[in-house]
Amino acid sequence: MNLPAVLSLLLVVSTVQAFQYTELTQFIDSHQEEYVETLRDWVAIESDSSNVMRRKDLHRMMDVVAQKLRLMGGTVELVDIGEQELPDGQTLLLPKVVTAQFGTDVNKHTVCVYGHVDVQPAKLEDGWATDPYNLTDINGHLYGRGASDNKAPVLAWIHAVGAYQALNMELPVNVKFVIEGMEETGSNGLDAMILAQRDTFFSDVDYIIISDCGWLSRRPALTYGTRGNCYFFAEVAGPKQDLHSGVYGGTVIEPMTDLIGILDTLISPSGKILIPGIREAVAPLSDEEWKMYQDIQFDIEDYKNKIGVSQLMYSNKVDLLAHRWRYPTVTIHGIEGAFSDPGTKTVIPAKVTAKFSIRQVPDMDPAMVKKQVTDYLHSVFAKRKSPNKLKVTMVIGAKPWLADTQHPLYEAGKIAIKRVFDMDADMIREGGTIPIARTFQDVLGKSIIMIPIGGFDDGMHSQNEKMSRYNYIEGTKLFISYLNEVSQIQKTSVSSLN
Ligand SMILES: C[C@H](N)C(=O)N[C@@H](Cc1c[nH]cn1)C(=O)O
Repeated sequence: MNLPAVLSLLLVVSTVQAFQYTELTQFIDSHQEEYVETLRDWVAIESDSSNVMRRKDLHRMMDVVAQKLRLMGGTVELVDIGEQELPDGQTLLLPKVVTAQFGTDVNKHTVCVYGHVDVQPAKLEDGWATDPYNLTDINGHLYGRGASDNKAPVLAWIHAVGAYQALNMELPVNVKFVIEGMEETGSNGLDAMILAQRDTFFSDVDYIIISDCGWLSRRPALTYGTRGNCYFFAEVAGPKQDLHSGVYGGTVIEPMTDLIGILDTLISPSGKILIPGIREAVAPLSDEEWKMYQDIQFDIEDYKNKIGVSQLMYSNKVDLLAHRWRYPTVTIHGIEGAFSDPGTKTVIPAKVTAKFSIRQVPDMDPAMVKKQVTDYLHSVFAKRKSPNKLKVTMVIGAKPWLADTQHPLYEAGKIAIKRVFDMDADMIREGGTIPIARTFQDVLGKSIIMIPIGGFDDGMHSQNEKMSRYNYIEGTKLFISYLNEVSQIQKTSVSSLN
């Protein structure tokens, strides 16, 4: 073919694509009420993976996801990933993992979209303004547990594929889905499933896409790193049962006093982790990173207002971003066995279990963190010379993840964002954890991109979690556009990067 012929063919192709994009986005706009209704149905299922009483709902949630994908003509499987052992030794069936496939064209790239449909706990009495399981639209914000983390983003990907199908347009790439129901408790059973299916379901996957995080500000973003998480239980057990604090107080060495004492040695008031070895393992902040953080638009006053605090741990942008994304931190989440109901019960709890976690960054390693924390807490406890018993267990050990931002996946993301939002993408990291991200990278050796559509103020894990209609609908358009951009990546140019 001569040059003019090639050019005119390119022109035809690009015109058709531009036309398709417009048709696709019009389709999305005209179906937005239907998308909100589906989100309402999904939010109504209390798929809390941390509450064993809700396991039935979680199983139902996975069935609903599978059925949705089946009705779209996908090749769908509900993969049995076995059982979970509870702290009391009992076992419980894990929710099945949904896998689905759309398209098998060997000449196209194959992307695998990972997401989760389990949620964090939520109760109206926690301080929600609306029922957490009844999606409520207030001024274009869709409030409900799991709306942003991660039900709407999963649905947005499904709607993106559905739009191509409804308009009888060929998908520009083959699309696979892996949707799980245990992300919020550390993705139990998923590592083994990925390993088992490495040479089957995952064998033709070129790239992994994850949309389980949020923007930093009002600007759309691409995420290139997540922190890991080591989650611990520290149990202190003393008397054989709870005791009257007036009758026995002053004579008994109280488990709660021991527990608070050792918890207080984990981190200083200024945020310095006191466990020996943790800070030393952290990769130093490079000049390049410092510059990247310096260039990011981030309004500290806005951030303070959003979370309702008058003072932060650091007062400059680079320190704040670095401590949010790429330094470890300790959080004490709660104490099981402690009296926390309203009222004034006067009791000495017999056994208390603290729950705390350490967000991890490169070059920390969960196995090392487990040893450092366990040894340290036992040594601090020993100094108290208490007759009580301390037991430390690490229940989640998720590694951090970091991507190569020079990979063509990121260039494709920038182009798609520019097209949909007419803005340049923020290049950000995520302080939270996607436990399975490192497994995709290490076990499958595949490149990953994270494309968030959650808003900066969605309140994931918090009261009044929401997803804005704008992010849900424009996010769906972003995914449509992104699939098209990925199809333009030259297969040969990335084989060495994968
Ligand atoms: C970032 C993601 N949306 C998320 O919130 N992930 C959870 C995962 C987790 C960590 N430990 C246990 N589960 C999180 O970061 O808390």
